[in-house]
Amino acid sequence: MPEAPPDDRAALHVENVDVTYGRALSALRSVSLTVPPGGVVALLGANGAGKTTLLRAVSGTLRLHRGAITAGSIRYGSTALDGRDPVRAVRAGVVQVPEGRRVFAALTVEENLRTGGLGLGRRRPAQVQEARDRVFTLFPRLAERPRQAAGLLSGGEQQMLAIGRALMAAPRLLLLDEPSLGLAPLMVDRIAEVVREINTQGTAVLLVEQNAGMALSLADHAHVLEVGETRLAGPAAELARTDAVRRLYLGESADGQEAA
Ligand SMILES: Nc1ncnc2c1ncn2[C@@H]1O[C@H](COP(=O)(O)OP(=O)(O)OP(=O)(O)O)[C@@H](O)[C@H]1O
Repeated sequence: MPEAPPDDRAALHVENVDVTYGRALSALRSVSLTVPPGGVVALLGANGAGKTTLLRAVSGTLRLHRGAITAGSIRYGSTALDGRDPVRAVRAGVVQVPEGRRVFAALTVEENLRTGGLGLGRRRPAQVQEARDRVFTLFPRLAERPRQAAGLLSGGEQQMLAIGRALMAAPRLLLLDEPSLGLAPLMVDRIAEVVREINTQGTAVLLVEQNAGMALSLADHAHVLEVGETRLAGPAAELARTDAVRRLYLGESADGQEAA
């Protein structure tokens, strides 16, 4: 039976999910969240809170890291996601951009992009061309250097390429892990603009970010994880006004000033 095409109105539902690494290390406990179709949801939290783990559970890459979902469920539209099958997630329209801009350094920009649709099976050349045109329109800096080795790109350009490669799979839901990490402020602004543009074009986004200011400015809803559990959740604009988020994640002191 041919597979159903990805559903444009699908929502991601993570319900009471527990994740364990190896035999004992509990990384998430009873975490729930929803990303509505076309929505942007931010996931904040300190190092080790479990943000990347949640993205891995959704994208099906958890097993590659010796992790497993031990309770709860994840659904994207009508597709059940079990943390163990990245191809199933990609075919349903869910694609992750991993932390650390993992591009293939020895391959060119164009070759890296070509790896982006793998897992989707055979696609019409016109579909691939359309996806590539979209990436090059979004990232003119990549369009200017299609034959440059990815390892010679700047950090910001590599992040663009990592996002571009994910877009080659025409995702309905993009999972972004720390896209601003290690980038200069101007580049962070550019990445934020791009995320907004991708979302405006209809792709939902689940965004993990240490840069809480950026994440909250982009997101409709946000969740704060603390040591594997949800500490706060709600509309992004409301969370940005809470004392805890202002102090711990936006770098403000108790009197509302920016901390030195
Ligand atoms: N492959 C793994 N094997 C064992 N433990 C792991 C593995 N990956 C992550 N962990 C542990 O799971 C917990 C959650 O890690 P995770 O990377 O999800 O956090 P994070 O919020 O994304 O942190 P960061 O902001 O530092 O990336 C941590 O205690 C981490 O040490």
